[in-house]
Amino acid sequence: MTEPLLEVRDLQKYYFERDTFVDSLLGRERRSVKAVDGISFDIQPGETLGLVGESGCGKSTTGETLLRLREATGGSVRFDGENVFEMDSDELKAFRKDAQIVFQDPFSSLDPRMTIGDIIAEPLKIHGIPEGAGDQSKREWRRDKAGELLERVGLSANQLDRYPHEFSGGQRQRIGIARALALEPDFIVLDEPVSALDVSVQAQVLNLLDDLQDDFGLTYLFIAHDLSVVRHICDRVAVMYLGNIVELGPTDELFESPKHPYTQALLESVPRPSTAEHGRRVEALSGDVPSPRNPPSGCRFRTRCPKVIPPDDLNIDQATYRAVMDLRDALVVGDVNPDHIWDAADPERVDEEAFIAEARSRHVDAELRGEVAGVVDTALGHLAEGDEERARETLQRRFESPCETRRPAVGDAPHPAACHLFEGSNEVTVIETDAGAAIEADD
Ligand SMILES: Nc1ncnc2c1ncn2[C@@H]1O[C@H](COP(=O)(O)OP(=O)(O)OP(=O)(O)O)[C@@H](O)[C@H]1O
Repeated sequence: MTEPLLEVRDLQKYYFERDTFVDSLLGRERRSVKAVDGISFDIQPGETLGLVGESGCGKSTTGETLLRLREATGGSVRFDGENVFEMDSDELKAFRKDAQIVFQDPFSSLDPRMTIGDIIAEPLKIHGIPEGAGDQSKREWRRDKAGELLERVGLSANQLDRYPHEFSGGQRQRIGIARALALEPDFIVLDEPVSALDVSVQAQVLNLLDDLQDDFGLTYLFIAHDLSVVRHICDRVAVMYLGNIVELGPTDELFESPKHPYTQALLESVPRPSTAEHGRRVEALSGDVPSPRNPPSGCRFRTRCPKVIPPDDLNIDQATYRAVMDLRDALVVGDVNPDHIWDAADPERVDEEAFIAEARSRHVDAELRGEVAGVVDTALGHLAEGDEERARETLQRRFESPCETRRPAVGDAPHPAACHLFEGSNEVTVIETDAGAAIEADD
């Protein structure tokens, strides 16, 4: 196997939010947004790696941080064997020639006051290309080069003196691509390059990117939120969820036999070709993506996972366990309001059984029986008494999942999935033990 062009190891990017006045008065710690939290992958020369996931999972941050457009808070990136984060200014300048980015929005990424010719030639000017020759001939050389690039992306060299607003969305994206090609890079981060375009135009731009890759021997990181877009252009796909990579594999394999419950859910939400389901988005997952300010312990997907693993010694079916975990999560994030439950159940606030029945009907989407019903009712009893902490602890003690105490990461198999369901294989490595998950106190 050839050496990877890009090697990303444990890349981490936290954004630190500015302290408010009250925060500094109270000496509170700065809050961080864990946008990218320890991801690793390689990209081989000439390969296209897709990076997909829902909005906010950290895709753009990954692309921008590995290009050093943002400063990483941890990890390393090697490009052609060189550590990008340790490059001095000359090395960084050379890297900035070799590695480019195309942004999603062709409407805001081009300076409206510049002509297309100047936009495409600008990177050449910044890098002092061509060397030697007088100013006049340099300008002419750059203009010729911009014209050639414009032709290469399917526009015409006699459009060089026009302005961005004179072009359609698809044409502007072609201009953005021409600009990225000006310095003859080896690697391009394509950050949702077709998401803002009409479906009919998307295919044309994707075909162009494919052709350019063949002609110039380019390597791509292709960022998208929609799996269907990456299917035809990517060799391998990495799926991201809340700052982590949850699965990484060859494109066809990932589409035909997705391993991670999150990938499976994402694939189910891709519109199907059959008439009945055409255009329908299957809502495969309950709940919203948690905040990267305070991500769940252990596996970050566990708060929405339809396959979250119950404790070994608990006899419970999967749907009921998910329903109980949803109640737990709702209690943790403060989504259960005892006052509202009392108001509906018994405004006098004495009938605890009525409270429990009302709480169950609002917050537990399953029929509960036996031990499970007993523990849930005990917890809801604590809630009725105003002791939310004890309610949470009661549920945690009996229902704690292995998914919440240890964090999985993709292993070194050819198609790894970061899921405890694959423990014992090289698909997954457990990278962290979250302390403090166990509860000491007796109920
Ligand atoms: N400058 C910033 N300061 C603070 N938080 C940020 C900043 N930029 C991004 N974030 C947060 O980091 C997380 C990851 O954002 P990012 O844009 O990388 O995700 P994404 O997957 O590319 O989403 P999208 O497709 O919506 O762009 C989000 O929660 C976002 O709100």
